[in-house]
Amino acid sequence: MQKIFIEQLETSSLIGVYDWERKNKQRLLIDIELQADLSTAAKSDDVEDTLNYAQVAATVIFLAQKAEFKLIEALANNLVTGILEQFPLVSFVKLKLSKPDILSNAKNVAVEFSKGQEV
Ligand SMILES: Nc1nc2c(c(=O)[nH]1)N=C([C@H](O)[C@@H](O)CO)CN2
Repeated sequence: MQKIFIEQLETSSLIGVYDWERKNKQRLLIDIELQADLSTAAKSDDVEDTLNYAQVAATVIFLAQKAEFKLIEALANNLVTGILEQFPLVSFVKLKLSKPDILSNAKNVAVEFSKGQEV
């Protein structure tokens, strides 16, 4: 089993508990670890045989931008579920969702969710 990483993927979403957060989308940064069998692609050198990380990134951006959750927990769970549903080659996904601009006295806040069968 091998891994693909997507780090500090930037997107935005309508996210937050408070009324003032329900007006404008906020910036989010997402780190994703994907476990998949990449051995066929390693031999064939063909993108059709692998997990295309550009497609995963586009899917995550699309899902985040159309979502309207209050909690980052709910959005993170939605994203890991969406990845597993749309990319059957992925056997395990770990995703860290950061909301970096929300606390003036902290560099970042984040949650980490994972789903699937880790090898
Ligand atoms: N565990 C969490 N705590 C909080 C969240 C959250 O999503 N998960 N969100 C908020 C507010 O929306 C925050 O972004 C502004 O204070 C508060 N706590």
